[in-house]
Amino acid sequence: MERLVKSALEESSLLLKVAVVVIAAGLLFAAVRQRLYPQPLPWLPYNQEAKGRLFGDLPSLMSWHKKYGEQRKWYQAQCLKLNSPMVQVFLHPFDGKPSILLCDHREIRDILMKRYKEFDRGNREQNAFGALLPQQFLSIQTPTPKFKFHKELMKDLMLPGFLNDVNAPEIYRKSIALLDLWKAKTIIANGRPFDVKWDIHKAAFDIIMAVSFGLKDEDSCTIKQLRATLAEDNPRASRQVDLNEPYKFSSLAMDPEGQAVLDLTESISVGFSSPIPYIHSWILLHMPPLRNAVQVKEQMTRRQIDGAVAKLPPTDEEAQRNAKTGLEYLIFRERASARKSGREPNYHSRYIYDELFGYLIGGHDTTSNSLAWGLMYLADIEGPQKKLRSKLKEAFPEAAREKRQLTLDEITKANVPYLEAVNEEILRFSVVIPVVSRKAVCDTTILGHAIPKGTEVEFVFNGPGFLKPQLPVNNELRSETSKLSKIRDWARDDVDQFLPERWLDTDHNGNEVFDALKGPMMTFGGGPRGCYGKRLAYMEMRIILALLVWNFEFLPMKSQRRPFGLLENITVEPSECLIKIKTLIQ
Ligand code: HEM
Repeated sequence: MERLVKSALEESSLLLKVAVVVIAAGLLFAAVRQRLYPQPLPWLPYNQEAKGRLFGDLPSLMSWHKKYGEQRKWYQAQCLKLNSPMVQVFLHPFDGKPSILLCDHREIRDILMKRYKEFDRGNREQNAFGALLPQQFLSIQTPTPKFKFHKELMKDLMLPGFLNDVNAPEIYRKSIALLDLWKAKTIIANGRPFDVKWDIHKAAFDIIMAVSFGLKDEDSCTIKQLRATLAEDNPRASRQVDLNEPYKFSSLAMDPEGQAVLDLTESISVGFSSPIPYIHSWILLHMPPLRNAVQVKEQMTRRQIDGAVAKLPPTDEEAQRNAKTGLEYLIFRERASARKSGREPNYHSRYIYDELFGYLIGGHDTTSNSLAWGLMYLADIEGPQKKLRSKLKEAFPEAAREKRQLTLDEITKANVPYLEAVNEEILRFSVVIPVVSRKAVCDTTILGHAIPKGTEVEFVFNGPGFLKPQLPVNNELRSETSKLSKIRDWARDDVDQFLPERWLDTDHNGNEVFDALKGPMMTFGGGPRGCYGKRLAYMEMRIILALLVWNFEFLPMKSQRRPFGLLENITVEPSECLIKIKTLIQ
């Protein structure tokens, strides 16, 4: 009997052990599954097929990329597909947490501008830029002393004094060089279109190099290109051949430093398309071609800094008064900050190198691609270009009568609401950075849904509400500040059309006025982490646009080949920018 009991006890304890192991394994499996597989938040729509996949929505995003050659329209397509202004997606392999996509313009604006204490800079940008620019303020969280320090370091570069006294004349001078280049090319092309994408890009690059470091004419890419185009024996195109056939001009190679900046700028694009952005970028930057580009960039920055330090006047007042370039301001701010905190200035610190490079990157790719898209809209969409030219003639009657070039003073002082409206509509329509992110820094809610701390929220600027009809939202679910918003929806029937008039109003004296708050447009993001360079971008686009439309007529290419293909790098850029030009002012 005793033996029987003993053996039963042994058996049951074995069973118990097996049971414990099975339960533990089951729990472990459930925990791993919970961690690795998508775990949707309740009540928020998601793609059902993503739930059972370790890779969540990634396969869908990848097949979209394969089909359309881009990823950034996929985000808005999910809100449309699930018919909801807010959905959840799973884009990080082996991470069960969702990212939220938000397509409602009112809520987006409210979160970026009013609820920024609940939502800080997200992983998307940090992952994309962090490997190349770990010490640029884009990669730094907002409520930190470090962020404040970086903003202080960079603050002079967007102040009206520097913008008006240094940036505007440089923008004007470099734009005149671009006009000269296109006038020369137009004579050679003799009525045929040519691709101006790289010309615009190089002009924007000249501008940002000039305002960052100062740029002599002989180092300007546009002037070098003009000289090369004139020196090359480019035969004048025959009028007998197809006038729609693009004339192919050769593009002068950039010097090694310029090329290094462009290569490194382009390398950031993997940070926006790779499922493992930071690691992917880091590996690329340590492979020979980009490793070399990093070295060239470091040497260039060192040389420029040494030059600026050598010229730095002894007193801060003098240094501030005499500063003529972005770098000179940065150096002066570093010395002032060091003096204040009783330390030695560190002109070769990582943060100065990274802020300078961030300024170079932010300052040319965005503006040049917005302009390239804008030129194609103006060429092909009947109406706005002609109307803008006639508004410019009304604003500058003397220059029109004398058939002469506009001066910088005329452009900067004039009040031409239609010019602002065209500029704004180009920015709304081209939206070269269509998705930006924030991360919830506490448990919170959006449109009545609980959003756990740490959740990544992607704000989508190229879909419903901005370029497509708004998706319905129950207003009761909005935050209190969002309920107070006065921004109205665009009309459903013309939201997808290029219509500068949408930005115009009439004041109480019956005058036409530009109103930037007429409707939703978030091309620069918003709030404390909105675009740092917005003022420079507006100034640059306005001056270039006025000069281009004054000097040239851009002829439509509707019936011809206009692929409207795009490339995704840091920004969404046209694959080419074919323009047929007629010169109006010699
Ligand atoms: C048409 C031109 C431009 C467009 C469309 C554009 C767009 C944007 C967008 C969408 C963001 C993210 C905003 C957010 O997260 O809320 C951003 C951030 C930024 N932009 Fe721009 N940008 C332009 C021009 C410039 C220029 C000219 C510069 C500098 C010279 C610049 C420097 C920056 C920097 C440093 C940030 C990061 C700000 C931060 O993290 O606090 N951008 N820009």
